[in-house]
Amino acid sequence: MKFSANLGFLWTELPLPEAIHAAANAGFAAVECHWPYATLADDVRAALGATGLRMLGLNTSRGDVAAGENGVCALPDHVEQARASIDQALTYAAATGTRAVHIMAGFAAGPNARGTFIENLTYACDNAGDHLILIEPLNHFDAPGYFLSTTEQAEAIIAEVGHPNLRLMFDCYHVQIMEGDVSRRLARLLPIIGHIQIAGAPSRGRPDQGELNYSFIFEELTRHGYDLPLGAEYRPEGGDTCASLGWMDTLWSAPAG
Ligand SMILES: O=C(O)C(=O)[C@@H](O)CO
Ligand SMILES: [Mg+2]
Repeated sequence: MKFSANLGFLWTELPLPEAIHAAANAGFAAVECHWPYATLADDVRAALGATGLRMLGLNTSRGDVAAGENGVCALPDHVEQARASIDQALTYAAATGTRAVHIMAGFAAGPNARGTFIENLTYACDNAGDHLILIEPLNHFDAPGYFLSTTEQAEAIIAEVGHPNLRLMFDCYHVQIMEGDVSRRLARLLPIIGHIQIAGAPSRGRPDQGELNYSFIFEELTRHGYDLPLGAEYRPEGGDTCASLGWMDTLWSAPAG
């Protein structure tokens, strides 16, 4: 199993290029981030080039954070901002060789929100080139009122958009909280999954703590032939990422031979 360091949660005390170097030194196979826009894409590309790591994903902007926005792409009265956030994310992804862009839906509900999200996702896919477009259900406790909260809802939207670039970001932590049955759900949804993330549940601490048995999940994923890096998107205790990394050895030892 390979892992991707989510630099939205790991090494957050470091500037993004330095965090990329820290992830490489710690043995991660890739990195991913949340909102890299305050950092010059050239600086991120240089750090990726120097370390040989790929950036697997970044998010469209949250919008007006002070006003409590968490993405705008399902907000019927924000279509212009949504398209601008998609353009910004795709431009940054192109400049840094980032694999996927996660389209943040925002706080919204109802048929108009769904229709707006589908139109914006279609726009994103039509302009994505080689990049994957991801959507991610978030749990009701961390993101109450967020438009997308279950894999069932995401699966229906992916089918309706019907574009090969559009995939599910399966965050085991959110799925465990909202729906459970994680390993069976993972296996069934693998054909539409574009990225998998991990964290302990329900705390969002390190993956070797809490109610999810990741050793088992890793074995299952390996059995299904899944070999892409899993995104380590957890909050290290006390903010000390290096001290939190023991799980990388204890949860997974590569099969012999
Ligand atoms: O919160 C998560 O889980 C994520 O993966 C973020 O990208 C969304 O904010
Ligand atoms: Mg996630």
